[in-house]
Amino acid sequence: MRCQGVSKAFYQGGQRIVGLDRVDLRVDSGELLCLSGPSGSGKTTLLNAVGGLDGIDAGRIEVAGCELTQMSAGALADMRLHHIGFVFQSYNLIPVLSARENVEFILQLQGMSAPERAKIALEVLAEVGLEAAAERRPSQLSGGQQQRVAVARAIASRPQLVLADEPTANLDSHTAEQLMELFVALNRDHGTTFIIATHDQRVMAYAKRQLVLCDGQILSDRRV
Ligand SMILES: Nc1ncnc2c1ncn2[C@@H]1O[C@H](COP(=O)(O)OP(=O)(O)OP(=O)(O)O)[C@@H](O)[C@H]1O
Repeated sequence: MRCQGVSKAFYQGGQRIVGLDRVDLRVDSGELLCLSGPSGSGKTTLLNAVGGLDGIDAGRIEVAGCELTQMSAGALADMRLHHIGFVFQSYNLIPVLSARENVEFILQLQGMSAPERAKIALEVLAEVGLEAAAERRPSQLSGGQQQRVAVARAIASRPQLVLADEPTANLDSHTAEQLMELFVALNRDHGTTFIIATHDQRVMAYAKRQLVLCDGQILSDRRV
């Protein structure tokens, strides 16, 4: 993933708010890095731009060899579906679907046959330690289990890149550590790249590279 001169501003009530200010960033395949910085420093804006969820005003973003700003809406949606996994603070699971169906949903969008997607969903749920809970709905799962379903959904199509926005914000310490251990294992075993926006010291302790943003700019970039 590569950002070159990426800028984005928001306008509210006639006021210009800096989201990102000429960000240059290169993240190699297989890295696990975290983005920290004060509230409003641009972490979510950067994740949304890299994930193709939001447009940018200036600069270039390249993901998996594709230049996002040059892509049509359809091609961008396709790229998100196949190459990028998203994990959010609030899990964003579909309440009326079971854990398995939540994971299958993404695979269905990819056009996979029903038996194949059921098989893959169960494999991925087993990988996150939730095989036994596959038929439960989100309301029947703990917060940590719901976040694991969200991770299973994010990795089901084996994306090269996973973007996680405050994934541990609603988790207790032990569950947060378990989630990070899962990220580390997926990073190690599949070479999946992780970019994790967080305020959480427990998360930062697992990152091999720590980036700090401030006012939409990269303040520091440290490998540990
Ligand atoms: N849709 C929007 N409309 C107006 N301003 C926005 C919008 N989204 C973000 N901003 C502003 O852009 C700046 C960067 O916001 P962003 O959400 O990326 O920060 P953040 O570092 O993720 O913050 P937090 O840690 O609180 O989640 C902030 O000043 C924010 O208020």
